[in-house]
Amino acid sequence: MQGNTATSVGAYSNGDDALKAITDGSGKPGEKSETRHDALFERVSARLKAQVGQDVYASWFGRLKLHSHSKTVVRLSVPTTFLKSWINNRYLELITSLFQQEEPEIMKIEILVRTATRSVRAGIEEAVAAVETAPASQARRMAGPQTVAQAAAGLTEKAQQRQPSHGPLFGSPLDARYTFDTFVEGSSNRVALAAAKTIAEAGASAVRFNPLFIHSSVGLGKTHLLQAVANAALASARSPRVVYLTAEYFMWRFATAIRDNDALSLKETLRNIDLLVIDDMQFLQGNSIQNEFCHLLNMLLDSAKQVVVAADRAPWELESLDPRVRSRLQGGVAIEMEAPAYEMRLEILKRRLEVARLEDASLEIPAEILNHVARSITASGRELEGAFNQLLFRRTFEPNLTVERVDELLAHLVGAGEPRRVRIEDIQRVVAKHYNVSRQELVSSRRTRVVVMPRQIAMYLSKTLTPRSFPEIGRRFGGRDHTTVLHAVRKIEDLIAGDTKLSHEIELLKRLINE
Ligand SMILES: Nc1ncnc2c1ncn2[C@@H]1O[C@H](COP(=O)(O)OP(=O)(O)OP(=O)(O)O)[C@@H](O)[C@H]1O
Repeated sequence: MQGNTATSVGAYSNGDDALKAITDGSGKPGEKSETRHDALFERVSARLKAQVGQDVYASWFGRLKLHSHSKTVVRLSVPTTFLKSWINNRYLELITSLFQQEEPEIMKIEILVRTATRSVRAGIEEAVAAVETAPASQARRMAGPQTVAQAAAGLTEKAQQRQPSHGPLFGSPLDARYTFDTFVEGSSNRVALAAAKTIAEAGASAVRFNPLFIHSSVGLGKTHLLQAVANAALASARSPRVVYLTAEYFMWRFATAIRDNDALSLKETLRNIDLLVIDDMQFLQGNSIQNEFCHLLNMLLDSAKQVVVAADRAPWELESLDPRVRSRLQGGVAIEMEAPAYEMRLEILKRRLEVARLEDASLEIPAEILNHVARSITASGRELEGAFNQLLFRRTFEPNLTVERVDELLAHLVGAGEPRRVRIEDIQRVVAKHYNVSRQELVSSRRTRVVVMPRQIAMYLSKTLTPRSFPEIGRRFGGRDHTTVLHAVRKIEDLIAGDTKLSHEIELLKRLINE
């Protein structure tokens, strides 16, 4: 953290701030208070470094400067909006308490963004720092599970291709690698990809489906696709105003705005956007926040602005959501993405290899190994990336990896997306045998008592023992509607609660299925 005397006002956009910086503290301009404030800043910096550790400190606070200091308010500055929100989000409390330990009159710490032009290099350094120090889930959001060098390479390449003059208005950071070009198409995501491209190219006025709701189980590319929509829309000639947010960021942003009496200006900003992209919708919580979200959604949809949402389940399954929000989300089109087939998995691995070769042209992974990984890692894009990174890493020490060795190395990833590795077919087979009906009858349209109950039990077990969604289960049971599955699951849950015999029978079936 470098000290910045209050006299270097040229970097600040706000003249009042600069003036205050000179005349702060005792109310008199002069070297004395500057030196005292610099010394205070240095002491707090040292304590912060001791608390968070050298690495985290260098990543997040290396470019933090003292901006100004009044009796009760200390203003610090950073070069980018992203750094500001990151520090505000995660470290503001800590920094405030460190300042207060030094000077108890201090009430508030504010983080400002310096107006200096942001270099591409700064963006890369920041992304790299973020990947190195962020917790796994956050780092994934920003750079995916690629190596840090790859993340930087991706950004450099992108920056060379185009240096957008504008980004999203505000919100969670966009990963420049998440584009339509890097998104591998397959039968499991074709419809979702086509819808996403149409929106990015045409905008809301030309599109009939609004909101677009993409859902899938974890790691199947929702974030990648949503960010590709935002990145492509931003690069388009229409120059729409785009906001990409995770639901968690939305909650945090609104909560801070309400706390700072700034909700009106936040709403004003959101009112003027053309495209709202919201990820991880399942995490939206809290009555007042949902209320705000509902207003925003209504306002955007009613004025024909496009909204794109992703979640780990369909809109009708988002039971924690306010019914008004749920109903508005159901008013558009919901598209599910499924697990990638073998060809698609292989293509994802090949693309990863191409990117890695940009860094190291001598890199070779034999086709036999890639095919084998694509065959064994069936769960999701995320596990595939994890597997690929393992291969890259191991290659350095073990240049001649065999298929057997790869199996050992990746054992923890095989079947990782489906922890119980139970298939719906297995459930149908076991339930059919137990109740002495055929599997065909279970998936048929027959509605006789003898088959209805076993079918409902099989649906219930499919929901509880596999990560499959209601519509997916419905499709596996003779193309039934998701509401039929929902009804079956609720009915069996109710019955189990009051019927010990049935509850034991279901436990027995679970054991048989897991055998
Ligand atoms: N079709 C695809 N083409 C290329 N990469 C993909 C594809 N699907 C997934 N991936 C990669 O797999 C990783 C996980 O994808 P992503 O984070 O988008 O999944 P997600 O569905 O948002 O997961 P979660 O539900 O956990 O948020 C990403 O690095 C992404 O680039």
